[in-house]
Amino acid sequence: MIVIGLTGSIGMGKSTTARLFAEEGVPVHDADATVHALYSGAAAPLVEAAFPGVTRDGVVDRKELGTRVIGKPEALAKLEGIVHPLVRAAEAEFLAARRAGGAGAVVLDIPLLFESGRVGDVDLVAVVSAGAEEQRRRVLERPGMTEETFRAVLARQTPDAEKRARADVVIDTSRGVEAAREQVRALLAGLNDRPKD
Ligand SMILES: CC(C)(COP(=O)(O)OP(=O)(O)OC[C@H]1O[C@@H](n2cnc3c(N)ncnc32)[C@H](O)[C@@H]1O)[C@@H](O)C(=O)NCCC(=O)NCCS
Ligand SMILES: Nc1ncnc2c1ncn2[C@@H]1O[C@H](COP(=O)(O)OP(=O)(O)OP(=O)(O)O)[C@@H](O)[C@H]1O
Repeated sequence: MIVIGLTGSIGMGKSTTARLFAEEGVPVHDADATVHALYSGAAAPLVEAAFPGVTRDGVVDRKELGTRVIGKPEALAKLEGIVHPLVRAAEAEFLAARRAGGAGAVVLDIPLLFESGRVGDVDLVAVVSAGAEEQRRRVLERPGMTEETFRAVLARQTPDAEKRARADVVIDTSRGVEAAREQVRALLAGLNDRPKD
């Protein structure tokens, strides 16, 4: 089974590209979605203990949590210390199940693949990119997003140019969804030419 690590900086099109893999029949594990699920389950009491007042009815309020950690490296590191081990455990469970099910390839969608030193956990690194201008346009279009928050998130992420340089494959999402779909198909077709392990 080939484990594809899908990553990319904020707004570069990771979630959209993950959906394209899923549409080709490739099982996808989404770290962001896992985090979101954990915030209404196992992680909620731990996060509340570390950041009192961020849960409502036992569920983490992400907007409130964001105001406590974005742009505050120490607080964010504390949050990551709680969340990342739980995400890795969920990924391990997903991989074991898909291996047992005989999947040929799977995708781990990991926003912080480089930042959290996860490159060695995957067989192939796919980076989504769209260029800085398009990224800025997409991100600032989001409700509630400010220039300051965008900068703070970017400051915590490995630069796009470095991600592209370290990628096995770059998926360009600046030319529309169908163009990205073609790139995903080409990547998957290319896997058949790789030596099996
Ligand atoms: C700060 C939080 C509460 C903000 O939630 P919100 O719903 O507003 O944003 P969302 O989760 O969709 O994140 C948007 C984007 O921000 C970036 N981002 C999120 N967490 C981080 C981080 N720890 N470091 C750098 N960038 C990050 C990613 O590009 C992500 O896709 C949330 O991002 C969070 O809980 N982050 C800590 C957990 C984490 O590290 N998640 C990243 C993947 S495991
Ligand atoms: N191939 C594409 N063609 C055109 N638009 C795209 C493409 N991929 C993504 N987009 C658009 O870019 C925006 C961001 O995409 P998406 O949510 O997939 O990014 P992301 O990298 O997962 O973001 P984040 O890291 O912030 O969660 C969305 O508005 C989406 O519609």
